[in-house]
Amino acid sequence: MQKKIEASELIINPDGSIFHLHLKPEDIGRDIILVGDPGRVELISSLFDSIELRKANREFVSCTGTYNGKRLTVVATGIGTDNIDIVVNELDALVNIDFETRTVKPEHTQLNFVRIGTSGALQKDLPVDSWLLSEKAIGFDGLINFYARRNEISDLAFEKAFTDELNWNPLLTAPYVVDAAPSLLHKLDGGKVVRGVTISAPGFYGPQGRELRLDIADKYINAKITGFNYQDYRVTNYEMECSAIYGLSALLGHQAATVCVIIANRLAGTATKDYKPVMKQLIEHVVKGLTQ
Ligand SMILES: O=P(O)(O)O[C@H]1O[C@H](CO)[C@@H](O)[C@H]1O
Ligand SMILES: O=c1cc[nH]c(=O)[nH]1
Repeated sequence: MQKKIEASELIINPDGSIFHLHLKPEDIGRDIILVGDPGRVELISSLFDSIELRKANREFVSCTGTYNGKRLTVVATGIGTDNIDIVVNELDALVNIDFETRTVKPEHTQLNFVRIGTSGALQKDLPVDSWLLSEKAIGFDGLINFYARRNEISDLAFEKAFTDELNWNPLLTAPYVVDAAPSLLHKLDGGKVVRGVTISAPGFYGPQGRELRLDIADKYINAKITGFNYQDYRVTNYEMECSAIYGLSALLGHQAATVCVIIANRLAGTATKDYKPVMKQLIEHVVKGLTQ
């Protein structure tokens, strides 16, 4: 018999929606765009042919509608992999757990997650306003280490080469490395897209090697990351969510990819003047790719 998931483990609101997202099982499509910035939900949904619903609770703003006749859901995650733990687990629960019986459904439903974000480049040849599609994500955040089977979904050889090269500080959480879904990478290719390997950091400043008034523990960490090479892969950029989206999707049986606008080049010391027009072009590229 299927194990019943207790009320404390899966919190369902009085209206039948899930605890943080305030969405009900019937509210979401199978193709889901994740964005950090809640304001980006409006930008994406302004392209939809029709809007079915809008919901908002805390930073978790969402919208379901159609584009090119296909149902799409957009969810704002806010910043950080801790929020991704909430968003991906709750979206998975909406399709794979029966809210009446509180048991896992016998039939698994697969979701496609595409994150559209902003990011900082770690290579000279990736200028601001370019687009970066993450073939692999490296998690500096540690989230996936809390789950069983983490070694089954992490590229352990890459992980070892990376931690050896960086002389990994044992005070930091162990990094994990997860691939994007090839089918989604294929759909998102084209236009200005460049492929790369993305680090998701548990902070914008110290964890990405930025020094304002505080010194960082390892002054050379970004130089070592930029110089790292493994089987023709180089590390291209920093952001703050991709690794957890890839890791949880791999563990839960979903597909995931991330594409970002580069808004800062850390080597050149440059930042975008206004990334909004480029973000709009990238959004159009993604919704077209997802609905073709
Ligand atoms: O623009 P979003 O999607 O929020 O992505 C990036 O921007 C935020 C930091 O400024 C982090 O969430 C980072 O991942
Ligand atoms: O440098 C950057 C730019 C955007 N988002 C990040 O997390 N880092």
